[in-house]
Amino acid sequence: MNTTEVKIYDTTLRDGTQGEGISFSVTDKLLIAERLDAFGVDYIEGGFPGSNPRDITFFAEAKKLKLKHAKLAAFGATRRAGVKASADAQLATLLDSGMPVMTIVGKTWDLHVTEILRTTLEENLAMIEDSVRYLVSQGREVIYDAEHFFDGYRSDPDYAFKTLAAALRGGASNLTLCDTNGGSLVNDFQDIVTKAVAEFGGDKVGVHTHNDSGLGVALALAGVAGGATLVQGTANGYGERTGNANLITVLPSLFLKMGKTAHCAANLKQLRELSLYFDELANLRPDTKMPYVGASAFAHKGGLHANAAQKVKSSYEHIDPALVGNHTRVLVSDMAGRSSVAMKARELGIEIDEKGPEIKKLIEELKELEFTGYEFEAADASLKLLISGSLGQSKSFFEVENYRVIVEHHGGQLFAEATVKVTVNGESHHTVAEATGPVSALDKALRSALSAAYPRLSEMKLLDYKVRILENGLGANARTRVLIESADADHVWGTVGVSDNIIEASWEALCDAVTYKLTQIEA
Ligand SMILES: CC(=O)SCCNC(=O)CCNC(=O)[C@H](O)C(C)(C)COP(=O)(O)OP(=O)(O)OC[C@H]1O[C@@H](n2cnc3c(N)ncnc32)[C@H](O)[C@@H]1OP(=O)(O)O
Ligand SMILES: CC(=O)C(=O)O
Repeated sequence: MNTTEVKIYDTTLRDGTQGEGISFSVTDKLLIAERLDAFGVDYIEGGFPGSNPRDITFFAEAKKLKLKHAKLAAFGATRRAGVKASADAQLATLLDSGMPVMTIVGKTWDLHVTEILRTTLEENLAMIEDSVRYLVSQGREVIYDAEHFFDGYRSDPDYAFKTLAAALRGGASNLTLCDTNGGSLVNDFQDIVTKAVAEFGGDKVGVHTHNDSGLGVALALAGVAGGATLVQGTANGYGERTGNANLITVLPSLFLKMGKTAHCAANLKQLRELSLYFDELANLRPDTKMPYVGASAFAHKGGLHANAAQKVKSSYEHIDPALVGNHTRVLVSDMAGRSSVAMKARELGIEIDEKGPEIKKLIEELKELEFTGYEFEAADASLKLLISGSLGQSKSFFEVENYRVIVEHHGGQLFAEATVKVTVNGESHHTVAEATGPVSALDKALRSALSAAYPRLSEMKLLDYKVRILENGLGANARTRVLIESADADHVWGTVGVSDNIIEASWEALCDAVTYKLTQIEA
């Protein structure tokens, strides 16, 4: 292994699932293992077979996976005190997993040895060495996770090193120093890693960090700067308490900024997609602010930023977003200037002269709308309609004559009935539709009224509906902003409506959603 190469050890399927709200089925775990392998991580820790039947089943199924590069690791602890390693039930379960790599956690911190395990310091060293030696004798690669290494080192550095030496004597391929409680600060952490590297060799030292001080990623990088050559972490930082080092942030920092490389470095462009895939399986909303890959990671809102980024991209972007599969976005708001509006228009497929009179009028209109409660950041489709309208390029697909919606509570059930009358090409269409909620009833009635003229509207559906009450304190008279997300097979688009009345705000966002789809059909 050359000095710039780092091994990437993913523990999403074990430590990641120790995070609150994270649970993967066996099928999810198998899909994730295959995806991580395709991405190119070196180790995939699949679970704790001594813990639960799900992980045992996972390993039974995982044996059938045809992984291209990654080694699957099963996780467990050192033998119990006073029990021979060969007679320890939990080590037997680990071996039964049939995995080529066994990662075992052992105690470093004297406090944990005497107060938690309630054994002697000598017996703990024997537990570590015996357990590693036994698993190695069974033909497995053993990675030793030194639990609470940093707290242990601060309490008794000699003893902390003795635990690592015991694992090494047993035959461990790697000594991973764990900041189990996540409380370390960067300089002290790096200093301790550097000492361990000097004692045991960088090729033997790894780091496993947690985010309890908001430094999970920083500590992992400090570990590598201190000479460690294996990094443990999880996708999107899932994990116990505040999570583990987020590999989605660690990897680009290592490869693009620290001159390190790893097998997966060639696939860095898949990073955003990988992060979204994990959130999808974990059933979590992607964090738009996630460094490198989040939707906001390269989103420019300030007009001055957009102006500069247009001239020299790197002036407000720390890397080229394409390197991690992300892209630049321009957000248009009341902080926009000519450059942001022109860039945004271009992104939406509309050319506008940055120095011309139209843009001035458009910016004034935008700022006035934002002042009255509109927000276009999540409503690109409404923004596109607004820009084309302002440039005199919009087309009227239908005119609304009237609409009405009633909500009735009847026999313990709620019904909504909407009536919509529209004119298309001079012809009036009048429809009625029912649904459980008023917005859904209006949506059905509107699309049904337009269906004869525009049958392809059946391709679209409403995905999400969000309401925000503006001007806090005004109670029922406050203005309401509605954001609607719609989709067809190829696109997702957002529209916005604002009114003193929630139904009118919803209707406005609905009409924009339908009009946008019609413009796409015509394009
Ligand atoms: C830092 C980490 O993330 S380590 C991984 C933590 N992950 C988990 O705990 C999730 C999976 N855990 C489990 O399913 C269960 O806790 C099990 C199956 C591992 C153990 O369950 P139980 O046998 O019922 O024990 P319980 O969880 O109450 O307590 C842990 C026992 O393991 C012992 N133990 C803890 N760490 C170690 C170790 N490194 N080596 C040996 N024994 C250990 C403790 O001393 C305690 O035994 P004791 O009460 O006799 O002293
Ligand atoms: C092993 C592990 O997960 C830890 O010490 O945090």
